Amino acid sequence: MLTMKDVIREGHPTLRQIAETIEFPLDPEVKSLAEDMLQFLKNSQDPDLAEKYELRPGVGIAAPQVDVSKRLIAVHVPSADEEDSTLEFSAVMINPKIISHSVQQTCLSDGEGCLSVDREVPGYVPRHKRIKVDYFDLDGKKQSIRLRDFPAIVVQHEIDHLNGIMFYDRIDPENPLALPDDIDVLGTVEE
Ligand SMILES: CC(C)(C)[C@H](NC(=O)Nc1cc(F)cc(F)c1)C(=O)N(CC(=O)NO)CC1CCCC1
Ligand SMILES: [Zn+2]
Repeated sequence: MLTMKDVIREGHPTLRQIAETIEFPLDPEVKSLAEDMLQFLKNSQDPDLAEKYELRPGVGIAAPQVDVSKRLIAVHVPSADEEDSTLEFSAVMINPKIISHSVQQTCLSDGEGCLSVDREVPGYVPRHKRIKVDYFDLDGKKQSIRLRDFPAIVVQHEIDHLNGIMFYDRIDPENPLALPDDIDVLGTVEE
């Protein structure tokens, strides 16, 4: 199983590489890595397993973060409100591509962090509020979905990792807490 020791940290060159497109038919190793990445996120959101294995509660992870420079991400976003325990969004995405996006931007009011960054980096990270993403699933089937708000932020954060981009690259160095006009600030998402 994947744990935090498998996650490379900022400074590791792989985090700044452009990840390779994945070819089909899928190499079995890639398929099992994808499944391990999704399981890592599920484990990290289970209080007992997270404590036992010292996992940070992850909602997304990209293959480069486990030192595999391939265009593969996993996302597992719980529903924002406590009541319904239904999942908001969970997927493994192969060769994900943002096909179109809203002009409107959004950001998290608390800024962002990263499984590969062991420090706080204050500042707003402006991202598209709505995106249309094309990708291939583990069966090699082409998928096309629309996302908005937090799930959209997570997918954009992960796709950035495939292009060697870290969340803090998107913070305005002059004024980290400057808000671009007509940006929709999302409140803190309940853990
Ligand atoms: C960096 C870390 C704090 C671990 C962050 N976790 C997170 O947002 N947890 C969370 C949030 C919820 F709303 C509900 C819940 F159950 C758990 C995360 O996984 N990432 C993913 C990452 O580092 N990918 O490379 C950072 C987020 C910042 C914005 C989007 C993803
Ligand atoms: Zn990250």
